[in-house]
Amino acid sequence: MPVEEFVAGWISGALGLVLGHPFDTVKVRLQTQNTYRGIVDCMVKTYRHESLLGFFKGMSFPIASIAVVNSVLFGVYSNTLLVLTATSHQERRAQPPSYTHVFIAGCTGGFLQAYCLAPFDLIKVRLQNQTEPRAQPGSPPPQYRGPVHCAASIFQEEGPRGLFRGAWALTLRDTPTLGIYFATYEWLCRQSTPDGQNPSSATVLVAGGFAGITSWVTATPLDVIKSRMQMAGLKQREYQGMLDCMVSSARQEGLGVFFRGLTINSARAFPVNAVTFLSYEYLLHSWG
Ligand SMILES: C[N+](C)(C)CCCC[C@H](N)C(=O)O
Repeated sequence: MPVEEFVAGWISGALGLVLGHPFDTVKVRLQTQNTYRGIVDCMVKTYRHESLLGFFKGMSFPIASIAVVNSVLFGVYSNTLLVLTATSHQERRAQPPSYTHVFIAGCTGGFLQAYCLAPFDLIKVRLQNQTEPRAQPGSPPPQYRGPVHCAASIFQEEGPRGLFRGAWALTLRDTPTLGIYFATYEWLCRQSTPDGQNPSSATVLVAGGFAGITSWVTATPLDVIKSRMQMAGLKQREYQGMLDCMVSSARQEGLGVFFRGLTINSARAFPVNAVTFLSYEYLLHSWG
């Protein structure tokens, strides 16, 4: 099994992640807290209250976990295509796989990465939602002191299954939308590249960016539900399940709730995924 895809997936994912984390924090806060009037208000309040560091809360864990998550995504994607079409990454420009195969391989990668991602994503969301400024004398300490403490507290208070809160919503969010992700990327690359040639860097950037946006736009409704289920059991109310979470969120806040974070998700998705695909293609290309 070719391993380069796993390594390239890891490095490219990490680059994209750092770039996108500040957007991600604003998104998570808008989705789960009702104290902000919008993106700008959330950014201003976060900055005033917590300084620039506030935007980078909860980042260390995703950086560590992206090694697993993105390498599973890209590695499984590429190896599934290898099984389906008997072509390696290098041969795929000459013999392009069908969009159905690309979609199936993307869904497979998405499904498997969701399980690796679930506990890391939960911890990230819990830490991002701590709005207390960094330790100040006299102020009460935040509930979680850091990722390890957060994981240990969830384990103790909510049991091992607690670490997988929201995992179902996450799997449903990621399986089809990562199929869409790779299919959009392939389609856009092929639109502007002569047959059999490698896409130019500019094409890869634009195709990666739009693949990210398309995938996030379709993923946003379940992203909101996922984040809410992950926060449940803490300050927020408990939900009976995913359906209950959907119905009660829609009843209380209207259908618009399913699009919370859409603008910021899209703004984040372009640079993150442009950089992810560019570095992925570049690394695989330079390794021959
Ligand atoms: C499937 N879903 C839309 C959720 C994610 C797709 C893009 C993944 C990328 N690492 C990013 O963070 O943007």
